[in-house]
Amino acid sequence: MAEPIVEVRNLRKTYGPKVAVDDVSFAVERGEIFGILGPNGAGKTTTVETLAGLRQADGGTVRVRGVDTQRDPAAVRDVLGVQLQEAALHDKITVSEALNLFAGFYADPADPDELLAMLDLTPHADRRFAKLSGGQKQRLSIALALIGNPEIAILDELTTGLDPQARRTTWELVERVRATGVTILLVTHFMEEAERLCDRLVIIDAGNVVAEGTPQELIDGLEGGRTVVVRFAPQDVERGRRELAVLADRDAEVEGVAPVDGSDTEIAVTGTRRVLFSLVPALAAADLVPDDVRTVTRSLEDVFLAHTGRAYLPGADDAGAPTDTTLITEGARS
Ligand SMILES: Nc1ncnc2c1ncn2[C@@H]1O[C@H](COP(=O)(O)OP(=O)(O)OP(=O)(O)O)[C@@H](O)[C@H]1O
Repeated sequence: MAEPIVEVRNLRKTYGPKVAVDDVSFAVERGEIFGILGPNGAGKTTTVETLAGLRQADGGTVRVRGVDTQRDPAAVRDVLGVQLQEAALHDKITVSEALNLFAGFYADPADPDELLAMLDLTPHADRRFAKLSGGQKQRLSIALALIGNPEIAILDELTTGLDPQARRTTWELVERVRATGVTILLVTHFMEEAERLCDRLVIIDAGNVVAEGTPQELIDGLEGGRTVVVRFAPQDVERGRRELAVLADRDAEVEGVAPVDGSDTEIAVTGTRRVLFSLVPALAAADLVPDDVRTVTRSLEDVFLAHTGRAYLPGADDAGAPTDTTLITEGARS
């Protein structure tokens, strides 16, 4: 396999008594979108700032294209494009002025007009920073991270504070950037974002890597445990609940039965991988024909739960409503 473009080994970083990064290792291959996913305070920003040579590590090594960034941060300055978490630009500067200003810092910058076009900013080129929407500011911050023609772009909490539509647009742009050959290191606390965008990722919690792989590998690697949601016609719900409770008592494959939050007609049945084999014959024997039966799709949230024993609570500013899955699994487990 080719040498990884980024390699972090046993990274440790403390701030006084606070251990921000305890022991983090991962390797990023050229051309991939690699995610660093974890709740607020997990140590994600500290990890990428250290790998960019912006902070001094207390232990471990960080290499970008084989260069130790702690020893020689200047050597990777033109290789890395770092997107600032909050763009620190003057209110009056226009989009195009900002890009041209930053272009001047590099020996071989990207073409500002091409970047504007790629990030759908051309119509806003003459707009002042203060007048941009949240999504436009984020797109400008991506453009600024790319202006030096970097091989690797670090995008930190790119879509925090954006509405769902702007978030989806930004995801498409990230894919567009990757298609140009840039390797992307994506820092995020949004599970859905990581699942949708990342080729591979690490999940970080309290300064440690708890899981690593492709989103699908991590989900497929979850042991046992399935949740099936059964929806009954209103007149059958009571009898359905009784029959399923009886089933849970007598059948080892069925572990729990609980109403689904926010629904009068759905019941979540949790159990082993074989729970469906028990459920369907029991419904048939009671002549209860459900309106719908669906298996709950497992997600990275379940991976986090499996590895940490805690539900994933990304942070107070998480704009996304809880997913269907969250509601059902919580209902079924309570
Ligand atoms: N300069 C600092 N001095 C002291 N503690 C810090 C400093 N920067 C970060 N920390 C602490 O280190 C821990 C890790 O912070 P870090 O910002 O790396 O996490 P994060 O996963 O990026 O979270 P967030 O998304 O909230 O930025 C947190 O507990 C944070 O409060």
